[in-house]
Amino acid sequence: MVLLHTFMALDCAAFESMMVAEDPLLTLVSKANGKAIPLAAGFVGQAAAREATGLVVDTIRQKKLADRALLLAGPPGTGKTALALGISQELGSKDI
Ligand SMILES: Nc1ncnc2c1ncn2[C@@H]1O[C@H](COP(=O)(O)OP(=O)(O)OP(=O)(O)O)[C@@H](O)[C@H]1O
Repeated sequence: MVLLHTFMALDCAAFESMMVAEDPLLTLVSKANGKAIPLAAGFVGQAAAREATGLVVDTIRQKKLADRALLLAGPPGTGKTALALGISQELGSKDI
């Protein structure tokens, strides 16, 4: 099993202006360049974590991450569950 650690440092500046999403995360990164969109679907900051998550989604789509586990590690309330929901929505039920 391979564990990918995404360390999510609390981005205080982003949290000061945070808008909590009513719906789960819909957009992880820009489809054009793989960079995190500063504010997307109510998700703010955590650019490195979102970009890493986007790479994971691409790797899963390429069928290179089968039978592996992804570990999201970070302080409470920093968006681990939101990113997991985003991955789920990006991939849809066929790829999970
Ligand atoms: N960067 C962010 N931008 C906007 N909302 C965020 C962000 N990070 C977390 N949230 C919101 O904060 C709340 C808690 O986030 P979430 O449950 O994903 O955190 P978690 O890391 O899984 O927490 P825990 O470790 O306690 O389970 C959710 O409503 C989520 O949408």
